[in-house]
Amino acid sequence: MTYEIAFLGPKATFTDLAVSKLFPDANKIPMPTILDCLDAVEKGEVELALVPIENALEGSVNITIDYLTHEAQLPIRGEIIIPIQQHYMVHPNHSDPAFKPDIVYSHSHAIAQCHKFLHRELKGIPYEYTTSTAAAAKMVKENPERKIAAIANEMAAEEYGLVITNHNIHDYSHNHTKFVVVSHKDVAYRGHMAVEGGKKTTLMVTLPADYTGALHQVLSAFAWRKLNLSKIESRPMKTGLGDYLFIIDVEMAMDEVLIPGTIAELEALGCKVSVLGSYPSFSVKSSVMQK
Ligand SMILES: O=C(O)C(=O)C[C@]1(C(=O)O)C=C[C@@H](O)C=C1
Repeated sequence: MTYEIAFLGPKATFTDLAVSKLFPDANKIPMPTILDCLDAVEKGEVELALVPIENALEGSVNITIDYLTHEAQLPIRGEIIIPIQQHYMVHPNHSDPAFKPDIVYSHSHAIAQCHKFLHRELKGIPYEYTTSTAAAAKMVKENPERKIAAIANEMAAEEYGLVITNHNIHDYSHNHTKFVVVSHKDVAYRGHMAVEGGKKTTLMVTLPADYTGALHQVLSAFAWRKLNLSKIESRPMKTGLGDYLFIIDVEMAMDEVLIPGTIAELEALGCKVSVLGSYPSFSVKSSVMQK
């Protein structure tokens, strides 16, 4: 059975690469924005979406986190972490090493991952954000007369016929992005090219009115049960300055004792708790990314 998966398009974004490693047989549906991907699942137009949620250099993708915590109950069914290699590319008409563009285009996260390169090599040249890295590459392809460049991945350079003049321009070598799979249905992972590294459960916790030691009490409910946390993120509740909710990743699958016990203890403290998902965590090595 084939299923449809929404991803941030056009063809050859990093999200497209992540989808092809986890769902090689899926029918991929490119969307213009991350919100369109999530809406498509929410409205039942596609079964699944795969969207970025965190980058090792730039931090959280807030648009994804805010949607999953404020807009819709869309369960997280899996995560995949892939290495991210950013390259600087131009139209073949401009491949002369002396070429200086008027504008560099890319996704805001990609630009943020390459600030040192832009400051060192292209000082003073403005950059503009596109909806994705592949959208930037496509724009360079479609405008050969304009003096512009893009930051994107190798697959985008191939797809849009561009020349990479500077490879691996991301500021730090350990650049990875985590993507989540969301769906209203259970997801079966078959024939993928990623390695499963264990299970996770993500909880959203809202503290009761601010009082001394509230967060300490929340964390102790996990600590004395020896539940390992791999991430704690705070996001504004959007109800007033200083009101925050916490998104907590526990390094184990939902069970019948420990996580339900933690939730009951937190609720007894006056917290509101929801489970955003309990799911497998996958990763892909650099060597597998080239395939
Ligand atoms: O623009 C892309 O290629 C995307 O898939 C989006 C995105 C992101 O939102 O972080 C994904 C991975 C990289 O970190 C850069 C951009």
